[in-house]
Amino acid sequence: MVDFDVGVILPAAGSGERLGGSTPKQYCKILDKPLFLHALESFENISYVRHIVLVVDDPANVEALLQESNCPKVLVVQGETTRHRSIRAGLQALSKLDCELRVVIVHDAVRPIVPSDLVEQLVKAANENGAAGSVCPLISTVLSAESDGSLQTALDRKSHLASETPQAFQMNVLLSSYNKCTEEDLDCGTECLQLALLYAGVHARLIKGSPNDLWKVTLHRDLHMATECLRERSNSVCIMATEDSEPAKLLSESLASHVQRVERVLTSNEDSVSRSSGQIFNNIIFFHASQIDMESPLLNFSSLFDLDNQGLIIHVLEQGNAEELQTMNVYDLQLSGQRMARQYQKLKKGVVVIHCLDNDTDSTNLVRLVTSLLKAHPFSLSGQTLFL
Ligand SMILES: C[C@](O)(CO)[C@H](O)COP(=O)(O)O
Repeated sequence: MVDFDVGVILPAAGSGERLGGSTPKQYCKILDKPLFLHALESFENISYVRHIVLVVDDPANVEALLQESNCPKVLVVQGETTRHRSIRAGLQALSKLDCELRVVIVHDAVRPIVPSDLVEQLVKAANENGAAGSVCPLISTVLSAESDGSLQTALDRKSHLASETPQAFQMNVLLSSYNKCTEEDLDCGTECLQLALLYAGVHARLIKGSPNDLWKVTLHRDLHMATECLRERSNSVCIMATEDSEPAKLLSESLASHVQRVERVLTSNEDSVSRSSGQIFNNIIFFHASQIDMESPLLNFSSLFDLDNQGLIIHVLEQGNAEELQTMNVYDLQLSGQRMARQYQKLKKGVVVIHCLDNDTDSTNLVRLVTSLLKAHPFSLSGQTLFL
């Protein structure tokens, strides 16, 4: 437990040169939010975090972007020309606030995943030791080069680590490090832990994090990874099916490692949700043993919908009655799927209907299809009727 107040500095004033394009990476939209907002909201949700300083290039623009989000702890501050100068500006703003912050966290706003258990370990370690940083094993060996570009030497990969954020510092350690450091440090340095070592004599404790969580958006390809990872993490899935539905069982097992939460609600009657746990979900998958009335508004299930988050309603017709389907017009089927999609758009839900055309449909294909649908933008395939 952390029983003292903690401040957070989120540097977000960079120009994002390595990513390219005209929009600095912190403003790129990921799942309908500017990238910086994902990390910011995670810190907003940590109870012992009292204030968050977001250091940006254009405070008026960011204030406008923040208007519709619920971020009561945030203070937006003008950034400067380099990383260290911006962090120092954030620290000065934090130190002027009317409260005693024992520990300050520094976290890059372009690292959208903030593991709360690691943050707590870092805060405790910094409180005891003065500073703590998160680290990951090196993925590639690091070389140093001669001035002519030829190899000088290769570092031993086992004895070096990649520095990541979040990092945590006692407030007075970070303040005195920035007060004492040189103009050269402020212009060329990249590592706060090094300032704490050089100017406060603190050997930061290094805490290993997971490379799956600790990465920052630097290159264009990272934007795709951020979208995929954040969507997987935010997805919760309710699977409604009868007990004997093997594909539903298989799907729920395989989704467990891909989404934040999956629950199978057993139904004896498709109109009933009496066995639901009371949790809400942004995605709902209905397994139907026979034809469904696609015009029905599904209101019986509205208590399951998480209306704050976008998601999908997927109808799977498990043993689609092929003969019955053959007599139906595919065009009409498609139209009723589209009508249902329009109906649910206001609830932030896309709708996809999957017909498994015969009893031998390979369940693994269904699992693959549903897994890809859940990773896509919920409205990108909404209204589609698919046949497996
Ligand atoms: C971990 C870090 O290298 C500083 O310690 C940091 O992530 C650097 O980020 P930047 O992209 O170079 O600002």
